[in-house]
Amino acid sequence: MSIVESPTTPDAASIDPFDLEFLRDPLPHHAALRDAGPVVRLEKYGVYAMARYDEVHAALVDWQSFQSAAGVGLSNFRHEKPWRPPSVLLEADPPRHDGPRAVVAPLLTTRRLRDLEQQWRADAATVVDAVLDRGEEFDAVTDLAEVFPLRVFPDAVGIGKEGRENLLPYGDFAFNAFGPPNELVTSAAPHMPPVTEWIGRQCLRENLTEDGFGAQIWAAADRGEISPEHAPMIVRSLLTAGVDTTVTGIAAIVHALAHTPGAVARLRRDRSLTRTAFEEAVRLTSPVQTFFRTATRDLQVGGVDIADGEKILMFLGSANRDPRRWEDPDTFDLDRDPSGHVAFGMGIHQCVGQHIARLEAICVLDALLDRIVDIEPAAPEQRHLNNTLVGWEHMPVRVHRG
Ligand code: HEM
Ligand SMILES: O=C(O)c1ccc(-n2ccnc2)cc1
Repeated sequence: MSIVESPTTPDAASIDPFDLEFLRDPLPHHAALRDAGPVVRLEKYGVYAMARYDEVHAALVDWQSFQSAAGVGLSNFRHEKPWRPPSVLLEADPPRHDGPRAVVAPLLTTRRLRDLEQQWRADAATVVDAVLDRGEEFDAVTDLAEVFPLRVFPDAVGIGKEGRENLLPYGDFAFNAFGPPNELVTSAAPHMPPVTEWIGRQCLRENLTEDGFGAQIWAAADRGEISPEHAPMIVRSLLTAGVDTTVTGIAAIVHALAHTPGAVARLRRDRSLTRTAFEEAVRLTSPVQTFFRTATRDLQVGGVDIADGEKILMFLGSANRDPRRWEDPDTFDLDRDPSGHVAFGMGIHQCVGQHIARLEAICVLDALLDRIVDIEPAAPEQRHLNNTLVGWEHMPVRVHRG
């Protein structure tokens, strides 16, 4: 008698996490990977998958055994040439990682961002007013989530006004490039040279305003805290990560409110919950779904042998919905304590931009809560497909102004 695989529980070893069908609806595949064991070898790419919270968390905090310097994408820098010079933050381990991290982290703390908060709250009010002036139905992605980050972040970095339409496509390509050269990469690659060239130019000292994050990174080079050739690379990191991720962060909180009856009313009654609401939203919809690590020695995880040099794919989004760690994991719950989620990673590489992402989302959220009493889906949403990020192309919503 042949064993009939039900379509929703494919054999985990044959799962392709970069197949478009997987990317369109990853949840059943995450469950299959979690249930198959603490570590699963994915045959198609010859890499190891970790989809449970405990193993992902353990790998994130053990940079000595699970390195980033061989690349945090599928490509293994031990054998392959990176498509661009490796990031001195994301794709570096200590000690090479230490200087850049010590320069960037202090620039992006909640205290340093207080100078920006008043302006960002005013910008959020302007953007939300403009959207609501056009009526009670709008697209939460194209009218809001994509508009606000592009309005505030490039100015905060200090880049020029021209060509900012390159930022989303560049970030989208960079996040696709962490995966295999599938059609998401090959369809965009021919258009990238002028975009990559524009990004490179924005990182040069002469093209940065004197009051932005970019200038502060160059000033650190002047002080000898980082080498001059690393300054533009660090600015490039901020430009790469700074927009596409926060677009999903904002869309994720709007999505959670639209699909959770009573959430808007609860937050209007208790604004102290807005930070929890953002953390719970990115736990539920982790904008960055996966990153790789490379084993630095022969390891054994959950009884599975992983040889030195092997690639390990950490499923952050899956870990954040692991029922072994989270009660009722698929529910947006404002009474949950979401701390410990791995949407921003954990350990020495934990996201330095998380306070920016959080502040952007809370500014937009508060502007909405000041103006609406409820929100609901207005039409089916459309997913945005990317090898690393989740997000939406469109999210039609209807609001009630009270
Ligand atoms: C919702 C938005 C965001 C999410 C979900 C996110 C997620 C992450 C994750 C998971 C990591 C860890 C990577 C690893 O362990 O390999 C990370 C690192 C990083 N993030 Fe973000 N990020 C977001 C926004 C941002 C923004 C806005 C910036 C820049 C302003 C940024 C800059 C960075 C940098 C430079 C690193 C590398 C840190 C290091 O290696 O020491 N991120 N982010
Ligand atoms: O240096 C780079 O290329 C680079 C650095 C950081 C990210 N990132 C991802 C999530 N938050 C930040 C992406 C790319």
